[in-house]
Amino acid sequence: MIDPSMAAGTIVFIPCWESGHFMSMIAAGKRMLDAAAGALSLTVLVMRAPTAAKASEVEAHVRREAASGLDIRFLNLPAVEPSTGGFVASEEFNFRYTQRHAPHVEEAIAGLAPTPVAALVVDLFCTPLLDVAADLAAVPRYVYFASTAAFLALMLRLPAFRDDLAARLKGKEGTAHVPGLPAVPLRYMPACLSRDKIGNYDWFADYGRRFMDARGIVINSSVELEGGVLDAIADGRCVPGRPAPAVHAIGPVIWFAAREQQQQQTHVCVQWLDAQPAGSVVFLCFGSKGFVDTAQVAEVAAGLERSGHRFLWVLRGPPSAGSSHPTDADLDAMLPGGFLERTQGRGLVWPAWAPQKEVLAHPAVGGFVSHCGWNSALESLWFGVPMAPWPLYGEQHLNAFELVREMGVAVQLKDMEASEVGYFVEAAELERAVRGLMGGTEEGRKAREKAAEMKAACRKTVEEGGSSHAALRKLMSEITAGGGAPSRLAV
Ligand SMILES: O=c1ccn([C@@H]2O[C@H](COP(=O)(O)OP(=O)(O)O[C@H]3O[C@H](CO)[C@@H](O)[C@H](O)[C@H]3O)[C@@H](O)[C@H]2O)c(=O)[nH]1
Repeated sequence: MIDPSMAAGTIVFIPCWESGHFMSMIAAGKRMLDAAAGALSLTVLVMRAPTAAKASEVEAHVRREAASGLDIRFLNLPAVEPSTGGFVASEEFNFRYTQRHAPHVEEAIAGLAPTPVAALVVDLFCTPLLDVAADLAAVPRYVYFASTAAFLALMLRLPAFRDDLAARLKGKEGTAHVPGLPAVPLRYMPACLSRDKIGNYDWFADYGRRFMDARGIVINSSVELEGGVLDAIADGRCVPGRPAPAVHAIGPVIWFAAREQQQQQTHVCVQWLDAQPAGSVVFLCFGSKGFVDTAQVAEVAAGLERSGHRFLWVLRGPPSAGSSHPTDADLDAMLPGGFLERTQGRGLVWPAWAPQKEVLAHPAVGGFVSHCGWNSALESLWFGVPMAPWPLYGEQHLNAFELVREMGVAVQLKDMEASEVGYFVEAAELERAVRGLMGGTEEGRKAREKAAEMKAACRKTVEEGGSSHAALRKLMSEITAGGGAPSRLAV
């Protein structure tokens, strides 16, 4: 292990406290460290999450990483008060809460001396911290974007697009234009923009505006995954009249904690999979926050039972007070009577956090019903597993559109364009999708082929000679060259 103080400089990361963002950013940091080959270290400034549940999740991630022996220094920032008298899951809350960390970030950065800061990289939701440390004006600043290029294109375009999109989404009919994609039916627009929350547009538009202030945007995507959209961003089609932002597509980056991975090989879920035939199991998991209510659980149970397929279902309980994160499920209370007995031997319902990557890597898994968080989608493609998208919140509907319509690696779970009942999935819909996904339809077989192709492409792109590998090299030489053009911020 290299002593961080011996490296020529350090890259300072400021991740957001949401697991899907935090883990993705650390994975990107590891990749950057690797490419720097000892020339740079990584310092992660850890904000205390606004709720106890989220804070303990972040602590667990940090503990795992700190034990991994990599050249990463984690510095905990002092806690700040929630700005509006308590945690409120809103963009406004996130923005103001993050902004209150600015003095602590400046202190932490000053404390790094004499180690020079080579670059500052902030999560997409931490842009209020992009312009800290005025005395480090020459330090290049980057945004790390843990989601798709399509969502980035939309956010970049949002300032100009706001009223139009807001008006259309109220009607919910028709299509929207995301640069680089074919017309997107409005029902596939991100849920974070579609619930008549007009205030949300302004916050998202503001984030989009701030991205333009950074020297570049590092994104967890690749030319192979989203070439058309990346071209559209590079052509300046998102923010006409201004120089196009520099986008470094270095993905897929996937978070593997070395020690954790070894432990997970003996996890109950993995042991159960060991006893199942190759490609026979459908896996259902809904990310770090996904949770469905009892009525929906009953439909899923019935759909799985009727499909006749083997399944591994990660079922979580409702979030505890003050948290948006699910708790461990009480299976007897949540599942329909007799379900576990009737499906014994061909199904496993797991009530807690599961080792998702090890599950997706397992040869027994043949399909993934996913909420389409971008990390989950990338992990699925990394292991060549076709998907059936069940988007729940955030930008996941737009991700589902790309996975089904653009990449062809997923089968439609629900006809969202025709849906009038929100995203409630009936047993028959799940049964049909699972049968198709597991190879029972032409659509499912094609998705399987495409997922296998994408697996090869994802691996190739991060190797020597691949486009993501080249993008990472370019980014790192920009950072190590130092003293180059700073961000466009006038700090
Ligand atoms: O039981 C579980 C559940 C999740 N995971 C892991 O947790 C991560 C979840 O990430 P993701 O699939 O991206 O879902 P979210 O946690 O919901 O991620 C948030 O962040 C993503 C990246 O910006 C967005 O795409 C999502 O919409 C947003 O909800 C993945 O690495 C999973 O492997 C597990 O290991 N076990």
